[in-house]
Amino acid sequence: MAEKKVCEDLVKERKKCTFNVEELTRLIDGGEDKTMERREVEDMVINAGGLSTKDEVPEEYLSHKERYENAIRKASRLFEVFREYAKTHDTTDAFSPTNKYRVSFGVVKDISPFMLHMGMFVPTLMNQSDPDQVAEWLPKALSMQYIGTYAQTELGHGTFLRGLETTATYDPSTEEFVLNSPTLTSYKWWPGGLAHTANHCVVVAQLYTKGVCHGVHPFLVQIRDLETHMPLEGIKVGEIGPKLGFQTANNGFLGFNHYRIPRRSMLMKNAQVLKDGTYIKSKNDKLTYGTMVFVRVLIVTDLAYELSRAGTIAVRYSAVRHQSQPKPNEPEPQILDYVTQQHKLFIGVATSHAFRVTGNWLWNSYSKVIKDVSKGNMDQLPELHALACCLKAVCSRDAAARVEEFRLACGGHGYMASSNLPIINGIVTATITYEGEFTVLMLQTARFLVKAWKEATTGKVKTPTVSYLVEFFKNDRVIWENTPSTMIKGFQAIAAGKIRTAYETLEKHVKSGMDYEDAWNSASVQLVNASEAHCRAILTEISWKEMVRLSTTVSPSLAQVLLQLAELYLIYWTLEKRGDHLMYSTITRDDIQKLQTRYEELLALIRPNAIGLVDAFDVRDEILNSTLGAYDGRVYERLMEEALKSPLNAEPVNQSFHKYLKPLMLKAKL
Ligand SMILES: CCCCCCCC/C=C\CCC/C=C/C(=O)SCCNC(=O)CCNC(=O)[C@H](O)C(C)(C)COP(=O)(O)OP(=O)(O)OC[C@H]1O[C@@H](n2cnc3c(N)ncnc32)[C@H](O)[C@@H]1OP(=O)(O)O
Ligand SMILES: Cc1cc2nc3c(=O)[nH]c(=O)nc-3n(C[C@H](O)[C@H](O)[C@H](O)COP(=O)(O)OP(=O)(O)OC[C@H]3O[C@@H](n4cnc5c(N)ncnc54)[C@H](O)[C@@H]3O)c2cc1C
Repeated sequence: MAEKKVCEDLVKERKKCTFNVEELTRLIDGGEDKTMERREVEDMVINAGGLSTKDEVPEEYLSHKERYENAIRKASRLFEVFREYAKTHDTTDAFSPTNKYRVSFGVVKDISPFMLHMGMFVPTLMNQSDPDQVAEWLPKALSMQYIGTYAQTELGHGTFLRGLETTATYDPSTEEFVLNSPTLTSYKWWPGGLAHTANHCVVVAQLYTKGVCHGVHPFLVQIRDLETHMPLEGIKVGEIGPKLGFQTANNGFLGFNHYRIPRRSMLMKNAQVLKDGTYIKSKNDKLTYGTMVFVRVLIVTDLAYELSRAGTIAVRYSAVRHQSQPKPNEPEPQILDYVTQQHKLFIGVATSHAFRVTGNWLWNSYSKVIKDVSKGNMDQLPELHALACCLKAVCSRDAAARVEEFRLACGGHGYMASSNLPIINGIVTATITYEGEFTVLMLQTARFLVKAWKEATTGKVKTPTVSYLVEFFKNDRVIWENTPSTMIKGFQAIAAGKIRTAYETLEKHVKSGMDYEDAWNSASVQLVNASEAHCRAILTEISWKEMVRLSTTVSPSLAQVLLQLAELYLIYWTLEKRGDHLMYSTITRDDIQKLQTRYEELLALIRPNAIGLVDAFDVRDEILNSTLGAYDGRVYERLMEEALKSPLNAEPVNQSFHKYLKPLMLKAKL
């Protein structure tokens, strides 16, 4: 088939670009070799038989059941393709931030029913089992003999893990655990793939041995027969029903009726139960929460990727779309030329870069801390937990806001399923809740910050990410200059100031006679604000420093663009938080106006590179799945092509006319 022509607007835009798009793509991927590898994987998947979505009825027209079956068909075929690839390639990078496997969005548009298998089940087996268990289970999980999920949340409790009700009671006479769901609220509820996909799961349950409860622990549990896939006796399992998004994730419920599993089904890397029922405690009981920390860390770079998909759609569409006539007798401009449109779009693109570099930095910190933990050194665990909590929480909330802004920037067409923005919206919005709900995680970081504040009052802090607190004691009002380093110091002063205020409020409540817990609750709005401010201090500092560092490794033309994006991100947030800066620095109205002017200059500087910047994300059309965002910009043709796929368009008159409309019309005549 002849290549379809690229829309003239995009041809012109691509000529304007001042930097080498391929150079930026390689930087985003982490090097030329990584880009080549990713493209190789994408080619392999896109060209594999049985995976193309091109000629299919769009899945939005399928029934709930058909949609699931279609997702399973594709996810299984995709797994086969990856299995083949793994025979000749190292695929351990699947458990680290990489864009290499995101081609799966080109196969299963929404969330794959296998997501929890690779995202949480396998990592939990790898990191929480003892060496014998790893040797026995991991090959089966990696080969999909065991298809698994992570079953922690219950109908009654998701946040409060110590409140989970599922019990695992050790019976030394048979050397088994008895799993039980004593109440309706103890039913597992939410795990992805649990409903009809998984035959195994990691179940988090309250461990009882010798009549003593030792808190929540993970167990590997078979729930379905490996031959027939029938639920095993004592297991009640099913699907929880339609949701805002995640339509193909196959989220399920699960209950146990005195269901027996062997003693060695408990994941025993950290804590153990001996044959006689003796309990051996973990060095740190929070190690059981390790998989959640791992996923929270990964979510930051995942959000950067989702922003790059949504940004590609909205920016390309904005270059193709023409609307209004500000100057009489002149053609309608591209909507991308409206400065308000640039304001909506470019911060989203800049945020994708800020999250990617911060997410990579967080991943490196995580890897280092986990290495230390494996040697028995837990010192950095609280700081890592505090960082992962606030970054996951703030980045997910920001990303959801940015995706919504991208959708709004596409006007009415952004509301179409075929734009793919609604599905991306559903995927990103879910991250605010899962893997630890926003407020709950912010309050976890606040616990750490309150301790750090107390420490800082003695003139020293042990952890580098809060060292700015000590500076605040020397000078609690930053002397303002409109420079990046002052802006970063400004964010640190805001964080320190808000931590101090929240801490003082907490203390005031305690001194007034409140229990600490009640005082905490009373101060919690301020505590969440303090966590957010701390997170903004981290995001602005790390993203700026990382982008500056990266700019020294590339050509001058690309370096200039990276620095513009980094500065845009800093100024955007300085302006957003101008009220806070006024409280904690000497910034003046004049400084703010100058920053506003600089922000608008940056929008103008970025404008010629808008298409180059999103092209550099290098999200293939097959992965973008969007009528509005394809590389060739054939927006209107695609919208019509997709509309014509509606089953309603298969016949000129729908039968409902004869059944309902005609009788209604006839009655009107009487
Ligand atoms: C954009 C696309 C996204 C793609 C994503 C890629 C990956 C995909 C993979 C999977 C998809 C995921 C699908 C969803 C899965 C799930 O949601 S699984 C379920 C997740 N559930 C949660 O996150 C529950 C949240 N709750 C908790 O974590 C805890 O209960 C708690 C809120 C932390 C409280 O715990 P607890 O009551 O036990 O503790 P506290 O008394 O509050 O605190 C005691 C001290 O312990 C410290 N602590 C707590 N947790 C940790 C930890 N993980 N590590 C280290 N330390 C921890 C806490 O700070 C306290 O310390 P202190 O006393 O010194 O203050
Ligand atoms: C799409 C999706 C996929 C999921 N996948 C899985 C999965 O695969 N496996 C799994 O085990 N779970 C999964 N979950 C469950 C998820 O982890 C929980 O929903 C999440 O941790 C929030 O817990 P919750 O639902 O109990 O919310 P709740 O804790 O009931 O939150 C409700 C409200 O109460 C507030 N709140 C609760 N506690 C406090 C507090 N201490 N202080 C202040 N405010 C508080 C919250 O801020 C929130 O506003 C999934 C959820 C979703 C949405």
